[in-house]
Amino acid sequence: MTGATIWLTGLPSAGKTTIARELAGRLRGEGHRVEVLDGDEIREFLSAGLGFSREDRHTNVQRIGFVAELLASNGVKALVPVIAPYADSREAVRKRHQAEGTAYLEVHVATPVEVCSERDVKGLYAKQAAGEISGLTGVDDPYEAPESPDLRIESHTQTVQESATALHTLLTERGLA
Ligand SMILES: Nc1ncnc2c1ncn2[C@@H]1O[C@H](COP(=O)(O)OS(=O)(=O)O)[C@@H](OP(=O)(O)O)[C@H]1O
Ligand SMILES: Nc1ncnc2c1ncn2[C@@H]1O[C@H](COP(=O)(O)OP(=O)(O)O)[C@@H](O)[C@H]1O
Repeated sequence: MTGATIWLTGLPSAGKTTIARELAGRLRGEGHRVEVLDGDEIREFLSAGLGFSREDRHTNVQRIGFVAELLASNGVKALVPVIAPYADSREAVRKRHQAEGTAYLEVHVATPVEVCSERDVKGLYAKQAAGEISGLTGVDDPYEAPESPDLRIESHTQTVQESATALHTLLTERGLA
């Protein structure tokens, strides 16, 4: 089976993990080999010790991109729900895939910050507002939105199932599902 990296970029609480897990379930049901490289898990193991400076986020994204490419080049659908706020970091990951001839799709989970901060799955927006943390992506830290992603998902206007279906349709169109 053809592997691919599907990178879901977007703000905290945008819906990246939820959509990735929904899609993973569907793909597994169809017989695909799938790995979800969850940002929080990666930061516990592969990127232990890294913080949220520009440099550390870049390093984190390059490490994840490296592992995703290895998986994808071995027939796995690597789903990556990781913020990846900087365009040049994402571009480097895309170029690495291109160089290796491995499929790479960029998906922007484009949920507005107002909706994300309302969802606030991990309480980070509240902590930032209370002055307990700073450097929160999309609030007081940069998020460079992709200019031409392979797909833009407006998660605030649709259900999780609809979002996952849109992504699954893209994979089918590209001959990947
Ligand atoms: N300051 C700050 N900014 C953004 N995110 C923060 C921050 N502090 C902790 N977190 C939590 O860490 C998760 C982001 O890690 P990532 O590895 O996805 O981010 S990055 O690409 O390296 O920027 C992210 O997970 P998601 O909410 O799933 O996106 C946050 O829960
Ligand atoms: N269409 C949608 N797609 C994804 N998540 C959605 C959608 N609509 C509502 N949600 C909710 O938004 C929240 C997103 O959280 P999560 O997936 O952890 O975000 P992220 O991984 O981007 O930080 C979940 O509680 C999810 O149920």
